Amino acid sequence: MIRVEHLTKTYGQGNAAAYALRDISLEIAEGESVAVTGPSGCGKTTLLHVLAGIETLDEGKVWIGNVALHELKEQELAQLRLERMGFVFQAYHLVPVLTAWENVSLPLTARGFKASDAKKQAMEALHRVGLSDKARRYPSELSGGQNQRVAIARAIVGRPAIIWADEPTGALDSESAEQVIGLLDMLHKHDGTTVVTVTHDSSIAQKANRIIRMHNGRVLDHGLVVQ
Ligand SMILES: Nc1ncnc2c1ncn2[C@@H]1O[C@H](COP(=O)(O)OP(=O)(O)OP(=O)(O)O)[C@@H](O)[C@H]1O
Repeated sequence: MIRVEHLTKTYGQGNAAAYALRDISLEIAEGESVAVTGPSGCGKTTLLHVLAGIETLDEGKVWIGNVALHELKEQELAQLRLERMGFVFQAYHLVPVLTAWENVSLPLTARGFKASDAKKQAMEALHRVGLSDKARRYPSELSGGQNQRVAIARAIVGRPAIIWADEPTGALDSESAEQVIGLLDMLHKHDGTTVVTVTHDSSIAQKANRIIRMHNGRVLDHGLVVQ
């Protein structure tokens, strides 16, 4: 369960301070798939970053399960991200000098897994996204859609409880976007992973259990739960 109470976030200080998030309260159930939508600049990415502990909040409280995110130090946040969360961004963020296999292994080696175990699990994750045969390719040798599937493999290799996806299909053609949407949907339906996706893409939003609509730093609509 993700629980947010009266979350506020501003950028800048004094007269230059601008609200990115204003008094947001919401809940996301374990295993739920939620899409966050709204016009450009309304605070979607900021919300995702604060909930994932990438950015700090100014006021309010955020719990991930029974962990109070707002009380954690940077080091503890980093550990929480590594062990319980996976990330998929529009720009993939793969390491260019590492192969697909090595990129996917990274979250596990960072957690201290033996290299051989990390590589074995990375291979399984690549298999799940349909890229077993591309394991030794570098990002520059793969298409955008394939790179995004490598990024998804990296996000799921540590079996996270939550996947945060920020415009995961934003840079993809429609066929690759379909594959990525299908994979995120499978993680939610098959693995029971909580998936929170910031998106302008209505086909992603339609697949979610719930659509949270934002406007000007506020939640306009929490959406009806679709079973
Ligand atoms: N690092 C920053 N410094 C200052 N202002 C910022 C920063 N990041 C975001 N903002 C501002 O906060 C507000 C919310 O931005 P955010 O990126 O969360 O919106 P968004 O809904 O994700 O937009 P988009 O759909 O265009 O990605 C915007 O007004 C933006 O200009």
